[in-house]
Amino acid sequence: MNLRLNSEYGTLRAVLMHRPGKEIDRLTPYNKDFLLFEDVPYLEALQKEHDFFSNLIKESTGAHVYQLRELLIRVLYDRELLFNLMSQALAKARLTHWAETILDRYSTAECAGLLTAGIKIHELKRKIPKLETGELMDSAFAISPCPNLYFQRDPMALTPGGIIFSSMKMEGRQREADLLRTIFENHPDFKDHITTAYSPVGLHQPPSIEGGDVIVISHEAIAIGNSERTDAKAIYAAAKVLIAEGTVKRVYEVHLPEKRNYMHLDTVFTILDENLVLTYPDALNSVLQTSLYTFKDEKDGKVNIKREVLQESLLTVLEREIPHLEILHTADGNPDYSLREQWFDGANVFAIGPRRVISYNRNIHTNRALRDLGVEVLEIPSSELSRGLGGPRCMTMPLSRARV
Ligand SMILES: NC(=[NH2+])NCCC[C@H](N)C(=O)O
Repeated sequence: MNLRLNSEYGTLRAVLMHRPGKEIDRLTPYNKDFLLFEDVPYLEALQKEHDFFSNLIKESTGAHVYQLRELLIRVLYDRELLFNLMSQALAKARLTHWAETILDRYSTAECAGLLTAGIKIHELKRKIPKLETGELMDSAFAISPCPNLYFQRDPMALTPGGIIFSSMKMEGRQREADLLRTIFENHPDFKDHITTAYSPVGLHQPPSIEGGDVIVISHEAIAIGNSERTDAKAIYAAAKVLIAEGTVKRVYEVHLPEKRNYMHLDTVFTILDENLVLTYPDALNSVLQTSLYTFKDEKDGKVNIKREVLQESLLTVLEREIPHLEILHTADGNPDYSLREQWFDGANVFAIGPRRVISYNRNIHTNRALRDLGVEVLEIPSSELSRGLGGPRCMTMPLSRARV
């Protein structure tokens, strides 16, 4: 498997997902905003919806669906990796000195659970009664939970030039990126097949970049949202390494308004075929400004890139990049319905092949407009999944697609 992707819609062959688990039950009305949820989901129903989604992917494409938990347990058998991740996870609560004791008392699979669902002081004390907890409150987290882990799109991004490992803006999500990087750099199925295009490792206070902001436009062009979650500095750094690598020739920086329902570029548009884009009405025309990074020169073995601020809308840019571009607006452009459906990620469908998409069932007007255009729409239930404010594209990390 060559871990590069040259389209958003080539027939899916392998994808990574995470079946939500106990980390969801950690959400309360008090911590949900900090943990980036709109509400407190009902785990059992959420899992059923997620299972429906992953089964539908398997049945409709025959693609291999990797489960994060299984990959994680496999790499955690390496005690050093486990120790490092556990120490990092305990660092926020200043409890890194507990890492060794925890590794001695919990199995590898249990440790994977701790790293994803977090653990509270009183839960640790039940298992390790001798733990010196001093003044710590029983109800405090020794390790915080990762409820956004089922949004597998964000902790990294595959591009035609290799992988961008994310550095997450929100503190509550950084461990997700650490887990994914550890898996892809160490799991026997992947470690020899990755080209790292951009990695924040070793950088002091790295600028943030999240996978939901990265969209492959063509074999040689990608767009990255300059958004609530992704900083200009990270886009510049990623553009530089990608352009130096040579496959990607153009990196578009797309400025998004810092609003919750525009949090990533993929909340605004997705690409469904070689010439079909689904977007929130007018977003491509009015809201977005773009800059373009390209190769400038090479001096002393170092590639320099140049940045131009484009005087044209993203629509014009896409029209140039995608011949015969067809644009479909969510809810067919109806202002009230598209506003409602944008809130539930109407533009964020997951393409499993050219003009074949998986979409939330609740976005009825968008689904109808897609079908009217001849797109095959497979629907998934969404009452609980949507409470995390992410859609089908956000929940998937495609690892292999047929080349287009
Ligand atoms: N690629 C995306 N649009 N991801 C959506 C992520 C939603 C998640 N609750 C967050 O706020 O971070």
